[in-house]
Amino acid sequence: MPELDWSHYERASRHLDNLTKPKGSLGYLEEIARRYVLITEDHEPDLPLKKRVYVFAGDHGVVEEGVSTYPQEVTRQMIYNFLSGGAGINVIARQAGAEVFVVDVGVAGEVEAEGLIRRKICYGTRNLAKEPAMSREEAEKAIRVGMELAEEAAKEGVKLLIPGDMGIGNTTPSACLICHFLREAPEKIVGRGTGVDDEGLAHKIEVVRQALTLHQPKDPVEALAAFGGAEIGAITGLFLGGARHRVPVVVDGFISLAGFLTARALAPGLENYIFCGHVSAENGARVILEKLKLRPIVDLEMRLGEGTGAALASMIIETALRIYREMATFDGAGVARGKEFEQS
Ligand SMILES: Cc1cc2ncn([C@H]3O[C@H](COP(=O)(O)O)[C@@H](O)[C@H]3O)c2cc1C
Ligand SMILES: O=C(O)c1cccnc1
Repeated sequence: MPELDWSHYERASRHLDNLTKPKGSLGYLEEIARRYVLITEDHEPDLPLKKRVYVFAGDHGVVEEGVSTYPQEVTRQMIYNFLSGGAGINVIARQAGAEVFVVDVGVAGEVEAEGLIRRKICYGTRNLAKEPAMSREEAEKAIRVGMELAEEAAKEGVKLLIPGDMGIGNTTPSACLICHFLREAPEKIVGRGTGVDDEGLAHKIEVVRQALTLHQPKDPVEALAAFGGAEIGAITGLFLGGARHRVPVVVDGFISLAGFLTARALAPGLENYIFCGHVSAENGARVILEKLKLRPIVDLEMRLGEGTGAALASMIIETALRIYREMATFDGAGVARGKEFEQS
């Protein structure tokens, strides 16, 4: 990761204080603008921002344990839905003016569809309850897919990256990774995913508990390999690649958090290169954000994934930058400064 030069943050703060408003009165929007400038070192970002969503799709062997309420085919069916523009992420991305790219990193079986980016590293993972979901090599390849796409996006002028996920069963490996990296108990982290009932939730917690006992990964890549899956690995890589190229990545929900934690374990300090888009309603999400001291931009009880929460938050990030660029200064608009300027 390139080093952050905090003088850009301070310069951005001074600029924000000179805008025609009481100091700090735009609250967290001001921090978002400062953070964007710190990461990108761009004090005059072009608006609207070029924003891109990558929806990474993969399947999970652990579905044979009955951890999801939906059948595995839905992963593939949703790919067609993404490509024809009908999924939740397509609608929010249209509103946000973000492009949506769909990437097959690990869907079970071959998917033939126009517009689909084929970067397969496996055909579904193995069952994490019984064996490592992926080999170390597969895990590394998945990370590389995300890193390469982040680099490609940076070269094409993308200024904000949004990781999305599609993979029936993926809240289970996500919960495993989160418990592993944060040393939290499964009952605090495991949630209902697509909507398992009480009995299903108890079973899912048990599956995660057993997997955490079965696998004792020694490093972050081994953890990703043990629990899976391909789309989480690609999201991990997108965070790393975004940071490397100074393109902020917006954390989405529960699955995105698992990818973020994996990336952060590989690259300590990564939290300064990202935005936390929202807090998912999935059980453990709030616990994670509190532990990491990450403040979500929106909090709307969403629990869909696909990048939806992050895409929604991208509109607020963009608003913060428009304020930064377009609001008049006290001097420019001939507005008198208040007493608060005498004190500092
Ligand atoms: C129609 C549909 C669209 C989705 N879009 C995202 N997810 C989300 O739900 C799944 C994770 O939940 P679980 O672990 O319980 O299977 C993932 O595919 C995730 O992206 C969806 C799920 C469904 C059913
Ligand atoms: O928070 C998420 O991203 C999420 C939660 C439940 C199911 N799918 C996704």
